[in-house]
Amino acid sequence: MSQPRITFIGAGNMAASLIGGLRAQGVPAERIQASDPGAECRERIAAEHGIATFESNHEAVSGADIVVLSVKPQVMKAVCQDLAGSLPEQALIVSIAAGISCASLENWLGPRALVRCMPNTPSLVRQGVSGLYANPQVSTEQRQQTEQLLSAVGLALWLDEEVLIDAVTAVSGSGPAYFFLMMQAMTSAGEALGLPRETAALLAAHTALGAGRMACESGVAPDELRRRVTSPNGTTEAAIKAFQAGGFEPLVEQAVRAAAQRSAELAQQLGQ
Ligand SMILES: NC(=O)C1=CN([C@@H]2O[C@H](COP(=O)(O)OP(=O)(O)OC[C@H]3O[C@@H](n4cnc5c(N)ncnc54)[C@H](O)[C@@H]3O)[C@@H](O)[C@H]2O)C=CC1
Ligand SMILES: O=C(O)[C@@H]1CCC=N1
Repeated sequence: MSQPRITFIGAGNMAASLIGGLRAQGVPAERIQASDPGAECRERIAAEHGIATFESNHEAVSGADIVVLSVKPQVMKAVCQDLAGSLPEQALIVSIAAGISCASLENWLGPRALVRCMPNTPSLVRQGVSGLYANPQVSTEQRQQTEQLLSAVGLALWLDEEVLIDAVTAVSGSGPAYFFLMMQAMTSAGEALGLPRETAALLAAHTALGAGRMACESGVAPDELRRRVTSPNGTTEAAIKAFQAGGFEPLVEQAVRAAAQRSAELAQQLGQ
């Protein structure tokens, strides 16, 4: 597969993590470029990754095989409408914006090959996971190229239906925040039991890291991993009973559904 030329429109956090991942995989700096109105942003990304940067989105997309739209959802319409006439005809468009549908992108850009994806912030440490949806115009080679792009920062999973992006957003897009909330709560609980706050925070974060690695690497299902920690009549059982008495599982479902609903609402609001 030939190495595509990739342009990032918007050089913020998510773009920086993807560019870092591509460079770490050995993608030459000459194949990557980025545009951003912020001079500081451009200087930082150019210095860190040795790539060319542009103030003008139009200049940045010239000759691109893949254009990654990595601006905030609220500015996506203006960015697309402004860029529509300058995009190379055969270029694949990859949008990482939350709540922006392929239909909206096609309204603003015209009919073309589009991949919509939802990564997450652990991409910053190459431990991300993303859901990807390709419209029918996307070729097999473009699918492989998109997979290479997203798998540079973690696991990339294809979806058959675009509507499932709302569910991905609710589970893994927003998901890091759920685990951070859990860590905060465990830290405060540990502190209430007498641990120094810093010690409690390290215990909570490293427990999350270890549990996550076991769930990803052991090939054993989480319910079995949980069973193995839970001695009959022991401490874990006491904690799990308290969680369940407080409605933990239905509460998690309610929270994840609220995020999915908000993702769908945003698509309605921002897609006009
Ligand atoms: N932060 C998160 O957890 C996740 C974010 N996303 C999506 O990623 C996208 C980017 O998010 P972040 O990197 O967190 O935001 P960010 O604010 O760090 O980056 C956006 C960049 O776009 C630039 N920008 C603004 N107007 C522009 C224009 N007209 N042309 C070119 N660049 C412009 C800004 O200067 C900024 O550097 C968003 O659409 C968001 O929905 C997706 C998954 C997770
Ligand atoms: O909270 C949000 O809307 C974005 C989408 C996924 C993570 N952050």
